[in-house]
Amino acid sequence: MLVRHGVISTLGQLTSHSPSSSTVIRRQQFLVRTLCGSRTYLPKLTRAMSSTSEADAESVLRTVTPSLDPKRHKGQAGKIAVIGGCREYTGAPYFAAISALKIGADLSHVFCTKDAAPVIKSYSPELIVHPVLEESYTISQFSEEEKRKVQDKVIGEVDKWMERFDCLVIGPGLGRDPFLLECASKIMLLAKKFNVPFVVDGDGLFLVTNSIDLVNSYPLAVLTPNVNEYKRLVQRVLNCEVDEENAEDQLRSLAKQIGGVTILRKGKSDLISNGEIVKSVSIYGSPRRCGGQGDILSGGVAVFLSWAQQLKSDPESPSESPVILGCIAASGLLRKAASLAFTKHKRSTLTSDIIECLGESLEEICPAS
Ligand SMILES: NC(=O)C1=CN([C@@H]2O[C@H](COP(=O)(O)OP(=O)(O)OC[C@H]3O[C@@H](n4cnc5c(N)ncnc54)[C@H](O)[C@@H]3O)[C@@H](O)[C@H]2O)[C@@H](O)CC1
Ligand SMILES: Nc1ncnc2c1ncn2[C@@H]1O[C@H](COP(=O)(O)OP(=O)(O)OP(=O)(O)O)[C@@H](O)[C@H]1O
Ligand SMILES: [Mg+2]
Repeated sequence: MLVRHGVISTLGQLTSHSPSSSTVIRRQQFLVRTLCGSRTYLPKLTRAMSSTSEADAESVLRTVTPSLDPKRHKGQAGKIAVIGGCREYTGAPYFAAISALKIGADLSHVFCTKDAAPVIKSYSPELIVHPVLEESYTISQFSEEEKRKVQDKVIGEVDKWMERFDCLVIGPGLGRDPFLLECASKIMLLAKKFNVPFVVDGDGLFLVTNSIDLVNSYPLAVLTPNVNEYKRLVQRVLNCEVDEENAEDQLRSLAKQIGGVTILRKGKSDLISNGEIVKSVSIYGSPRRCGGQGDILSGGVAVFLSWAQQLKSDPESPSESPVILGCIAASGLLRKAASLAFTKHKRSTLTSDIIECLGESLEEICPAS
């Protein structure tokens, strides 16, 4: 039994199977639950979420965050992988991966280019960094056949690990190199094959906007567009401009049009929809718009989504899909941490300051003991 904040979870079957069989069962159950919703509900939470489109993010955070049970082993609180990091960007994948750890995941991997890897490793020894991705300039002399072999090698390196991950974050600091993006699209196909959820952010959204089939109808995909990324998605998929007057309806239509993927539209209020419901998270927040806050959010969604899927075996689990719960929790926590960092640092608040406030913010909402 796993005692949660306000929720008792039965995780017996997870520990009684071998890791691989339990992983397979967990993923299948998660997929079913995400597709169908749960039959039961947690009255307080459901009331909080259905009475208004503003989600009770603190209540969701308390529900999905697991307690620190001494019986649990390394890995059970989440294994996250970030696909991103190239010659240009090393900050974004670092922010996403370290945020996952600071929130409470056990392991955080980064799959990046060979150039980016030593830089990202030097930021933190906590991250497991795989220098496996290639950019076009490193293979410009290669024939088409040789390029295909390089691509197969890249995918093979990710494939070895895929089954172990609870969630991927694809795109922070990935860049827009065509060869890199092609590899990222193959990684998405691989994740779908293993029913591994993934969050698409940053340049991953650039890729998906131009190849919507990569995520279409995959219920375990979360898109986290910022203002520019959302505009491009709306133009490409709905063939119109962003309509602020009918923001919720338009978001619902967009998510529906992409086959029920979940979209977290970032902004003054974060809006979340899977094509059926729309929830907003408006609590806390900060007036500072320093780059990197979206990266924290993407790492956070990956962790909370992984935790929310563990609620599935709980007969009292919330009726909302784990994907929606993960988005609400991550948004609420990021906004609280940003607000706390701003009270301390004012105009000089940076993304690193917000990351430092993640633990304190979560602690205030659901204390570790
Ligand atoms: N410290 C870091 O390493 C950070 C890296 N970041 C990464 O930076 C990358 C870009 O993210 P942004 O949030 O800036 O993306 P945006 O799409 O919001 O903006 C990128 C900029 O490029 C322009 N642009 C738009 N379409 C373009 C196109 N087709 N080709 C080239 N440029 C275009 C936009 O006008 C904008 O000025 C992502 O990989 C993101 O993850 C950000 O997360 C911020 C922090
Ligand atoms: N106008 C705003 N007012 C208040 N909060 C905002 C506003 N815009 C964004 N946010 C908050 O900042 C978070 C990150 O959103 P942002 O638009 O900065 O993402 P991003 O551009 O992808 O960031 P990054 O620089 O990491 O790529 C959102 O989840 C939201 O909570
Ligand atoms: Mg971003």
